[in-house]
Amino acid sequence: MLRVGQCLLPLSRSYCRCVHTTRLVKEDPRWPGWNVVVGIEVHAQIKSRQKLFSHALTSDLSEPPNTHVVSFDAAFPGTLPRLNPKCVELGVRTAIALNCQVQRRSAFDRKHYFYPDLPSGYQITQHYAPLATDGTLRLSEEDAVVRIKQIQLEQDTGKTTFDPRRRISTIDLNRAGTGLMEIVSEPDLRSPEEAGEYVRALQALLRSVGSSDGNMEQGSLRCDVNVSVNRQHESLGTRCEIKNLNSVKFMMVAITCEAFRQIELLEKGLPVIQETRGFDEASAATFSLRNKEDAPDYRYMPDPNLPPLLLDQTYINTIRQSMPELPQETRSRLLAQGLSERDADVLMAIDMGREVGYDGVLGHGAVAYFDTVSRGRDPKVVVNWITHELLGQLALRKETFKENRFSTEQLGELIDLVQSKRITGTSGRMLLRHILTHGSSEMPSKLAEKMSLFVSASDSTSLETWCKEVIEALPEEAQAVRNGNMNVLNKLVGRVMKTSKGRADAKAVRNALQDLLSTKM
Ligand SMILES: Nc1ncnc2c1ncn2[C@@H]1O[C@H](COP(=O)(O)OP(=O)(O)OP(=O)(O)O)[C@@H](O)[C@H]1O
Ligand SMILES: [Mg+2]
Ligand SMILES: [Mg+2]
Repeated sequence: MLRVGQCLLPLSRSYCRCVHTTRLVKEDPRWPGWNVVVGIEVHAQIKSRQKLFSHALTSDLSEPPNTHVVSFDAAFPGTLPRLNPKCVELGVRTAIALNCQVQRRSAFDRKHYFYPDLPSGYQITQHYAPLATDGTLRLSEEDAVVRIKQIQLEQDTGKTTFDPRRRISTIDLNRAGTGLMEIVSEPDLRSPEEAGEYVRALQALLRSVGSSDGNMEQGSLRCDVNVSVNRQHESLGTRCEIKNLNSVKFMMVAITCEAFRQIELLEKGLPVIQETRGFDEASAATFSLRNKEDAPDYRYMPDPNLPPLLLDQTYINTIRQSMPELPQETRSRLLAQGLSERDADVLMAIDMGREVGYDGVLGHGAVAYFDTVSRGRDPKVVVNWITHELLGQLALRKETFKENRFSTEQLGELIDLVQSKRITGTSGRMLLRHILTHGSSEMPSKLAEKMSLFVSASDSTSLETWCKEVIEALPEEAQAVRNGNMNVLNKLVGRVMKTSKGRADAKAVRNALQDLLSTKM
């Protein structure tokens, strides 16, 4: 009996470990003979209106200092915490999205440290009994699965800024007490690039479930990366934790530098000492902040003011049923609809807010736009219009997708007009440019009528007339084409398009001109 019991538990956990460690990690030419191992602690600000334990409103960096603070956030004696249910709900949504076990019972602890921007002298966190455990996040590479150790709810601190001119530090408590989710991965990442991919995948996931903006530059997502190296076939090495990284790019550089530093030490026969390190962007090097000996004694203790957090199964099930489509599901769906990987990635990158200036708000992104327009239409045709024509024109106009005023109704009708050959593709593109330039809310069919863009039966007879006129008007060019100079043909096509005011189809014009010019040869 004992033997069965002993192996049952470890087996179920080591299965996951097998999934990961049996995956073939190619030798990295940057560090032959070595493995680089990374585990990441992500602190994601919870996107709730109010803070984790007080009714103060959360804020962004644009607010004047100390305007979003109530007495609890400033640790006035006698104030008590009251758990914000919205933060719990968003934590549970994140946990479900990461395939975690949501714990029916979790609890809050005090983690003590003494910083001026932490007025109570402790942070309320979930050290001993976190909200969720044992999840997974799959990276795009087939068999790369990162295990999630746990998700815990905790408070953010305030912000201290040193003013060197006045030689004083100022404290802003706007952020103090804002809800955070600490998402801790197992040490399953095997390169700086994988670490980058993990953080990006997590950002996309948090945004899709609406639990965090996940913006590293603005501080709503912060990563501590733990790096160790070991010789192949040896067990994991000693980790160093690098703090305060504020972009995915710098995080990857920091991991690379740290890996080289540790390998150099070990190759010299020196040990790697477990410590917390910082990263200097200018010199691209990590530096020691504190080692194990000066590690603070956090004196963890259960928070006596907060009872355990008990969640019933119905509550968890209700949230499970209301989960939105997750990024990996969206991608698979788009591919199944016949989109190329590139087109799916373009739409999703805009959704994830990777486009500059786009805030990544779910539902206003390119995927939702595509979904609406492609209802009842050929998805491949629709995505072509979005990625090539619409995004192309927006880029020329230096506008982001968020600023796009071309409505889904307008694009849908425009595509129908072109597909049914009532207007030519050239007219369609011209209409798209016209609508964007004038910010027009008029429907394309109305505009096509006003601009006489509808293809009429007589247009095919006109086509020949237009071509003949142009050949007569540009005899030298016509001769050049007859002599085989096909580059000049474009000039003739352009002229016919101009004469036809875009009603002619460019391909048809090209064919007609070639026919006319070759018969006269
Ligand atoms: N050998 C290793 N190499 C790289 N990463 C490791 C290694 N061992 C553990 N890690 C990673 O270190 C992180 C430890 O985070 P955790 O929150 O559990 O503890 P901590 O860093 O000691 O505490 P704190 O939250 O106070 O920083 C995890 O992400 C884990 O995957
Ligand atoms: Mg941690
Ligand atoms: Mg840590």
